[in-house]
Amino acid sequence: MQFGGLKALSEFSLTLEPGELVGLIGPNGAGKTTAFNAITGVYTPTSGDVHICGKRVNGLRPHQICGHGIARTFQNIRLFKELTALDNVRVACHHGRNAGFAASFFRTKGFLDDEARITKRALEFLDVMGLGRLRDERAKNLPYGEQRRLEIARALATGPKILCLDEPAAGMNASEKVALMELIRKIRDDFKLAILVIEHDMRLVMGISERLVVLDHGVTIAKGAPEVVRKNPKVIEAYLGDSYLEEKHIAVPAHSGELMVDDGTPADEPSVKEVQA
Ligand SMILES: Nc1ncnc2c1ncn2[C@@H]1O[C@H](COP(=O)(O)OP(=O)(O)OP(=O)(O)O)[C@@H](O)[C@H]1O
Repeated sequence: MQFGGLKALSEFSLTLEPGELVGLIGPNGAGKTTAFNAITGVYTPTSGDVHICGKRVNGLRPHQICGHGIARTFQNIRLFKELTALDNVRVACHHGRNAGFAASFFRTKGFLDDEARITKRALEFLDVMGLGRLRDERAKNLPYGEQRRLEIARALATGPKILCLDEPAAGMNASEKVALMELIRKIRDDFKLAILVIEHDMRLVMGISERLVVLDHGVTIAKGAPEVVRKNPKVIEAYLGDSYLEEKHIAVPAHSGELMVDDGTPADEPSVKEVQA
C-alpha cells in the first residue's frame, strides 16, 4: 500500500485459518491500520491481493467485502452516535437484506415478523457483549469502553467469518482490558471465527493470540508463536526503541531473552526486570 512516495505496507503476507486468533503488533506508524484498511476495502491495495475463502476481493467496496465475511472495528470508534445501542446492532443485522419498499411502507406481516427476528438477534449480540441492559441508551451516551464493545457487537451482527479488531481495548483501564481480551477469545470460540486483532499492549495480545505478526515501517519483521516472537531481537528493538533501552539501562544482545514489557503504557519496574539479557 503506497501513498505517493511512502510505502506504508510493503512486505505483508498473512493467511488466517478458520478459528485462529492472530495478533498484529508493531510500533506507531508501522502499518497495522493500513493493513486493516487494505484488507477491508477502505483502501484499494496498490499492489498485492486479498482473498477471502479463495475469492479475490481487491477493489471491492467495504460493504461488499463485509458481505464476503470480513467485519471490522475502528481505532476511532465509528458508531451511529444518535442511535440507540440496539439500533446500532439492528442496522448491522440488516446487512445484505432488503425488505423492499412496499413491505416496509405497508408494514406487512412478513416485514414485521422479520423486524422482530432482527431485534431478537440484535439483543443476543448485545447480551454477548454484556450490553443488554443498555439497549435503549444512545451510543453517544455510553461510556467509552462500552462504545468499543458495541462496535464489536455490531461487527458480529454482520455474520463475519473473519473479525478484524483495531485496538479494541484502547482507552480502557487494565482490568477492563483483560476482561475484553478474555471476551474476544470467548467470541472466537463461541462463534468459530478467525480474529485478527491490533493491540498495543504486548502482554495482553500475547496472552490471547496463537500467533503474532509484527510490523515495523510497513515490513513484517517477525511472525510466529508469541513465545518465539517475544524473544526476537528485531521485535525488542523495534518495539522498545534504542532510546528506551538506553534510558532503562537494558542491554539487548543479538540473542536476547524474554520480553515482557507493555507498549503504550509506562513500563513498570517488574516488567522491565523481565527483560532478561
Ligand atoms: N491515507 C494516508 N495517506 C498518507 N499516509 C498514510 C495514510 N494512512 C496511513 N499513512 C501513513 O502510513 C504509515 C502507517 O500508518 P498506520 O496508521 O497504518 O500505522 P499503525 O501501525 O496503525 O500506527 P498506530 O499504531 O499509530 O495506529 C504512517 O507513516 C502513516 O502516516
